[in-house]
Amino acid sequence: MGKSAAVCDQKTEFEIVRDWNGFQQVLLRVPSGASARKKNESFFQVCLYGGQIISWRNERGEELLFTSCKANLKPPKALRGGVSIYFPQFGHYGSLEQHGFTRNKMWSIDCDPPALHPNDSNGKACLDLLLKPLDAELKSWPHCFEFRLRVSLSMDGDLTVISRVRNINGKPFSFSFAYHTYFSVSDISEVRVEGLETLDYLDNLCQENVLRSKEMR
Ligand SMILES: O=P(O)(O)OC[C@H]1O[C@@H](O)[C@H](O)[C@@H](O)[C@@H]1O
Repeated sequence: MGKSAAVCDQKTEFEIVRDWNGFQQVLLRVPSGASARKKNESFFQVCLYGGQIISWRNERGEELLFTSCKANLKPPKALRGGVSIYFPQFGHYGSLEQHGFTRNKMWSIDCDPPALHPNDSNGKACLDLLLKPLDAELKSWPHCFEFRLRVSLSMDGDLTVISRVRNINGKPFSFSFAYHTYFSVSDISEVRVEGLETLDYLDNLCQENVLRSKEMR
């Protein structure tokens, strides 16, 4: 089914498909490179359940995200794979279930999102999603918010994710959020994470789970 979304600087065509559970997924394709030949295209696929990005392919057809073939979406459990959106809590650092609740909610397509700075959008095809809590959900986390998620893809196949959280009633609240990304890698022994050397961190594998500083390493 071809639909068009309100997008950054042009109309972008996207398709809505359903997985075997009947959950809607949005597929957005972008012709790549200057020639924009049809056979060269990158795309991403987002499941409206959880607002989860479950596939991101470059113009060579390579999948950049990992989802195990053993992973099944069985709500209320979230699917392990792709990019999960965690909000309003990361991990167990709060009173809610691990990683908060947004990964277990149905998001909607936002056809009229508030504008972003042009630098964040120009030349990209975008999909805007929106999550608003239902009244019943406010019992577990009594804060009025709107969460907007923009997923965009450039002609070079670069994926950008932007989150915007709006406080609806002006009463202050605090939150944390995360993009929990499962990358597809061909050889895990070759993977390095750089640029974190000077930061303090929490080690989830450590029983005490205390803040560790670089002096402790
Ligand atoms: O297992 P969940 O709740 O889907 O969370 C995903 C992962 O979240 C990470 O933060 C934890 O370190 C992992 O142990 C966990 O598997």
